[in-house]
Amino acid sequence: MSAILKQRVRYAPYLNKLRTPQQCVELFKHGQYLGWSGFTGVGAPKVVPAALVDHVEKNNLQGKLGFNLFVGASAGPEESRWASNDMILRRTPHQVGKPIAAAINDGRTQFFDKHLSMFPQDLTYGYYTRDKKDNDLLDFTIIEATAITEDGSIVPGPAVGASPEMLSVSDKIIIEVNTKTPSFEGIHDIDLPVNPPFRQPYPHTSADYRIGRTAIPVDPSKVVAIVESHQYDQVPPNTPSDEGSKAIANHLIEFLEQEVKYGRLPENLHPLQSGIGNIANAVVEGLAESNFKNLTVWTEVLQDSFLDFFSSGSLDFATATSIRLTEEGFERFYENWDEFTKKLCLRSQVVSNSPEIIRRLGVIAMNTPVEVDIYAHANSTNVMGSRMLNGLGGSADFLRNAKLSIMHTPSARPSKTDPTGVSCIVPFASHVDQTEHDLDIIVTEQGLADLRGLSPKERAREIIDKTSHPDYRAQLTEYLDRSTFYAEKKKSLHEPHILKDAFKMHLNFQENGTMKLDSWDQKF
Ligand SMILES: CC(=O)SCCNC(=O)CCNC(=O)[C@H](O)C(C)(C)COP(=O)(O)OP(=O)(O)OC[C@H]1O[C@@H](n2cnc3c(N)ncnc32)[C@H](O)[C@@H]1OP(=O)(O)O
Repeated sequence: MSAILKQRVRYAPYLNKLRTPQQCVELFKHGQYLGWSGFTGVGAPKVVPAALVDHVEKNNLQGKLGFNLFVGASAGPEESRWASNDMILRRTPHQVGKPIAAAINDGRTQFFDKHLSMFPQDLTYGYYTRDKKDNDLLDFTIIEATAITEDGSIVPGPAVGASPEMLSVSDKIIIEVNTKTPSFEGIHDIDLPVNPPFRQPYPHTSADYRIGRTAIPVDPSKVVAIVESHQYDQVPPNTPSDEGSKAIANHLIEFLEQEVKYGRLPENLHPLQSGIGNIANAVVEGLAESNFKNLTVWTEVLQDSFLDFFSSGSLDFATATSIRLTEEGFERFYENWDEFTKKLCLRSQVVSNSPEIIRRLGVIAMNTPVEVDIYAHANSTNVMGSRMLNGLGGSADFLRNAKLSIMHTPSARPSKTDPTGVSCIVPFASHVDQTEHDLDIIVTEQGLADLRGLSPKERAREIIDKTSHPDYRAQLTEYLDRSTFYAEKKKSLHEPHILKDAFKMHLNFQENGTMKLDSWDQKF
């Protein structure tokens, strides 16, 4: 037992339950329901999942030792190894990484996509464990801690996620105490799950509001093992911003300046939510360099670009459920601990993504879709209506409830044979996650479409004219004109479509590798 472990675990009885990761393997059986801590690749357990997958690989147990796995959002590389070894029978509510996406799209893993604000409560309602024979909802929760308090409560690391809910419904708990990272004690603000009809309103009225609980209470009798872990989180490097994403950021900043000018936003805006990917990074970089001051952030995940945002002096406070930094980012974070942590709070995902709070604070939400259609329905998850990418995440929690709901996307993406073979503006979204009733602004490197108060037909012109790629503008305009002509005859002019043509751009992509049609009369 290392000296640092003894120092971090301030509840002595846990120390009698110390095991090696390998000694935990015998506790697990095929088909069990497991919760893992973590959110967006940080704060997940590492050494126990690694010992389990080593065991599967060594003994050729692929498909014979599999689990129903619940994590707040995505986990780290251990999840990828589990997916590659057929160890994930069922998974929700979000995932990131080629191996897990491949397992889902190959049909080896049953995945369902759920709003991140709703997943933890639905888990505690027993919705996902209806087929279990016993009364326990989860057989095990494996949680990463960076310290244990005197009463046995768990101080998480860089993510809170759904851990409070998982711990509350778990039969047994394994705690991985990570002694490689510093203790994160004091950074968190933990709300405990209370189900209706006893749930109370969330009192949060600002990004820096704290209820004051800094650790997650557990019933110590449920803790069956503690394990020491010496591993950092491993987050792949972020895609740097490029000319296109910088142009999107510039359009957005100009728009926000205009909203301030017209009195629809205060000078320091409202709390910002920012999604993942290189556009989100460019927007955060752009805001850090802009004239906006005293900004606040109410979001679900903070990435490396936020460190510059903090250092720029423009950001007064940021709150999220996870701080997903690269190794380099974490080093910078640890070196400047006091500077960053006084402006930061990590919360449960039911709070960071709470529709009630997002609406109360008037959050400005910004996320990247796969595609948006001309009437402003957006697909965040399934390429060509079918291939799952990462999942919905918290995009709809925010976009449905924000004061300003913004989707930013390149106007076109490359296909294998055509540098602009995929138009991100399409006649009909091949899968819908965000609806026309939720989105206010669509922005691409071409420009910004302000959809507030517009009818569907007006919206379609605005989206095509302002945001579509020049390679597709005439083609999309022709679709809209033909649909309008057709709908006029049918007296169905509210949201004109010609259903037999609506997916022709997608069909052409699947058959010919580009969404550019020879003609709308083309047959498939
Ligand atoms: C935890 C959270 O919830 S954070 C909050 C917000 N969360 C979300 O919005 C969740 C859903 N959104 C996402 O996951 C991302 O924003 C994405 C994937 C939709 C876009 O992110 P980007 O960084 O722009 O994605 P990226 O350029 O890496 O593309 C990802 C893949 O999607 C493919 N893709 C994206 N758009 C399209 C499209 N319109 N048609 C075909 N393929 C597409 C890309 O080709 C790429 O495929 P590959 O993995 O086979 O190479």
